Amino acid sequence: VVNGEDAVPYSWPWQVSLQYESGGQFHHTCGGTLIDANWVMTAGHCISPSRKYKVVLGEYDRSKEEGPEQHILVNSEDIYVHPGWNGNCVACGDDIALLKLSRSAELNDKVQLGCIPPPGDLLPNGSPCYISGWGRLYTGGPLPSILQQALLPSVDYAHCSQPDWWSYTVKETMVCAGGDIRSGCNGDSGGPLNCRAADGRWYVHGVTSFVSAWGCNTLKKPTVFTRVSAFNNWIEEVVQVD
Ligand SMILES: CC(C)C[C@H](NC(=O)C(F)(F)F)C(=O)N[N@@+](C)(CC(=O)Nc1ccc(C(C)C)cc1)Cc1ccccc1
Repeated sequence: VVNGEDAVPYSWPWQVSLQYESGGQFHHTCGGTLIDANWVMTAGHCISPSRKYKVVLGEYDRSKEEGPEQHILVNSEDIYVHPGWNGNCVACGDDIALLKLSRSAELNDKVQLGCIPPPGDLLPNGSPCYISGWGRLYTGGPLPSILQQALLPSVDYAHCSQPDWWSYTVKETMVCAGGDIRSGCNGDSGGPLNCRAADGRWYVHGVTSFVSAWGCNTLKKPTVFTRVSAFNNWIEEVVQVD
């Protein structure tokens, strides 16, 4: 997250750290959202077939074990990347995946479920949303230890698809947010875009997908998220049938 701030500890209790094993150690690669005691939602581009993954729930400072962390392995046969995802066509969308946990998460005040918006739900332009994650603090910069957040006002499709914004790259199955000096960055991928509804609840409207290759916080190139409310049926199908 570029130009964000330290999140209040455990204030995004559905935020997970998705980590893969390399050289006998696990490394943070993406964010994710706990949507069910057994399921984490992340981005399709976070998944590489040959890797071994675990999710860390109740994480805050990645540099130390503080107590509330739950480390849960994910079996490769329990990873469901959206069938439409194509790593050679990020602009095509469908950048979403579901991971079934090898054991149920233990829900408590620091580990909670994120709410999925109703099908087709669209954010009015300028809705106040927060991105959260352990992604780079600036383009090419370091990964923070402490969970970061930034207020990113949503940008509706009409604005986001303007020629000098994302033009044809952005699709209606995506959500844009930001576009000024604040943005997501590598390592925030797969994490949530948290937006507050009139009922006072936070809904996860987006899965962090991409930012400009010219720089994470490039003006008029807001962070682009997979629009969760375009995938309710697929999510239900995978979470039920498994
Ligand atoms: C792996 C890709 C598919 C998505 C990756 N996502 C992220 O970093 C995210 F923002 F989600 F945390 C990304 O944007 N990667 N970049 C490499 C940028 C990138 O790949 N962006 C991009 C933009 C558009 C498109 C398509 C839609 C034309 C593809 C990739 C990050 C970056 C940003 C600034 C400077 C250097 C690197």
